[in-house]
Amino acid sequence: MENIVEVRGLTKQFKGFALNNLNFDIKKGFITGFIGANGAGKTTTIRCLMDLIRADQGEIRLFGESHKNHTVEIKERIGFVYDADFYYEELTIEKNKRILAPFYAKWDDELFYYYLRKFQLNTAQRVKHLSKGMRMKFSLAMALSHHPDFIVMDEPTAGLDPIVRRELLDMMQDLIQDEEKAIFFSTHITTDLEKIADFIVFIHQGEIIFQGEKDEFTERYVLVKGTTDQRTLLDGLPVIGLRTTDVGFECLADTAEIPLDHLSKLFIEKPTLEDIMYYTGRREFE
Ligand SMILES: Nc1ncnc2c1ncn2[C@@H]1O[C@H](COP(=O)(O)OP(=O)(O)OP(=O)(O)O)[C@@H](O)[C@H]1O
Repeated sequence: MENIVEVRGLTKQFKGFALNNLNFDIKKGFITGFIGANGAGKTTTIRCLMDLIRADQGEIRLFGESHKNHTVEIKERIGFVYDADFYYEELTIEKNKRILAPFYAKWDDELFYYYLRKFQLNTAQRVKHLSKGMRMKFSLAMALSHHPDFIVMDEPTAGLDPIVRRELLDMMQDLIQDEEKAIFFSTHITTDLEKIADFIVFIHQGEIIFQGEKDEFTERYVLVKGTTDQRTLLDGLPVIGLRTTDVGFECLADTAEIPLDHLSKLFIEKPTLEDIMYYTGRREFE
């Protein structure tokens, strides 16, 4: 499997927060979901990938090159779905396109108008009058119309109604069909990832906790439940996010740290992505 992106030792320090020595890859031909709680560092990481902010340390390679020497060529090959603030709010869709399209050598007007028709967007409409879903579609049309090899989206499905969201997910799957592109997107909507992601990168408090195949991720963890009397069976085990209920307890266990036979007397379930995020997030309260 070929890597479209390789991140090595990425470190970025802000007052009170740091991306700490991140290492991960994004594979060509696949959809990679980027998950983590609010403030975990997703947008900061994406901004480093896009060279919108400078990392303090580390190396980011896109298509085998670094921004330092090849930023123009790299950006030509990326379709970045910006949040709406990037566009000229007072101007129409058509005028925004006229200003931004010349930056891309492979800009394809025909494709742009195809997406506008598909998304039922009107070229004469001012960006400031677009609804949230329409903005996302406009941003997507702009990002896809220069034939990018790598598509990066920061929370593209947030705030979209279920129909538009489903359309967007279907589109992502269509785009990846030729196996030449890669998609990387952050989201809090873990069910979207359950539907379409092949790989997961999970960031927690500025550190990568997991990167790899989605199924490997969900299979690595188990949800553990037991009665109050059984609570002592957990003694000495590094379980995650232990939660006491009226009748017993629930927690998550990483089978890389706790072999399953240690939990054989307890009730075990397969967790969802959301379960893994929830219990991992509870770590701080323990
Ligand atoms: N320019 C900046 N200066 C100082 N701190 C910053 C800056 N940008 C981000 N941060 C801090 O970095 C941390 C991570 O923010 P980031 O936006 O990357 O998180 P996120 O995972 O995208 O969160 P969310 O899911 O809420 O969008 C936060 O504590 C934020 O306050």
